[in-house]
Amino acid sequence: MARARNSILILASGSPRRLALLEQIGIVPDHISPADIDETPERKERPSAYAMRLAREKADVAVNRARAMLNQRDAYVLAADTVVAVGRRIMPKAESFDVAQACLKSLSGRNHTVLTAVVVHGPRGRVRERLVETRVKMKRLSDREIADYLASGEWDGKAGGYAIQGRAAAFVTQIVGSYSAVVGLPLYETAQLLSGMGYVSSGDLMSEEVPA
Ligand SMILES: Cc1cn([C@H]2C[C@H](O)[C@@H](COP(=O)(O)OP(=O)(O)OP(=O)(O)O)O2)c(=O)[nH]c1=O
Repeated sequence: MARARNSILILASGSPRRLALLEQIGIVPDHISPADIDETPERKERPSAYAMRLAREKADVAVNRARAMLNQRDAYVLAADTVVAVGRRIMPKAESFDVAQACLKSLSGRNHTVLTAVVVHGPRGRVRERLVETRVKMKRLSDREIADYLASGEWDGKAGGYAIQGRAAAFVTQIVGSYSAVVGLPLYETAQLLSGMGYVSSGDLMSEEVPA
């Protein structure tokens, strides 16, 4: 029987979390190709449209880069974007102490939504997308809790100024949706998208090769 060849996967992300999440399900990208795009929301842009637009733009940058390399024309390209929103209000990605502080004050004692958009480009120009919405409830945070969290530095570069995979887990009273999507990549949906497009990871091939 002809053996399937493993596919080439390009992860269009510089996020160590996304790489670690993929590895958790046995997918190791062949190349990392982060896309530096303008992340300014458009006027009145809805959080879901914003997350999807940014994921598409990141994927497009990596696809164009891959096309320039002849041997990677048939590669799979995976990009994602995670946005925290309170109602229709897009919370910024915390790049400074002040922004992180403002985010935490806004999220304290309320429900918010985490939207993660995933875009996969496959061979022959095929594109598939998913938007995963997760509801997260945070307890009311005291000034002391906010100050201690800010001192930890874990907010740096995180949408909404917190990371559920770290100390902020102690603030989350409820989550409805996908935990991995909050961290940055919805694993169930990503696995479905990739396998539905015919992606075969080298890990799958290795398990096939185990002698009977
Ligand atoms: C809400 C939340 C976000 N995040 C992270 C996931 C994303 O890395 C980041 C949101 O920023 P993104 O713009 O989605 O991603 P990024 O800039 O880190 O990486 P790239 O664009 O290269 O793929 O916030 C957590 O790690 N934990 C959380 O609980």
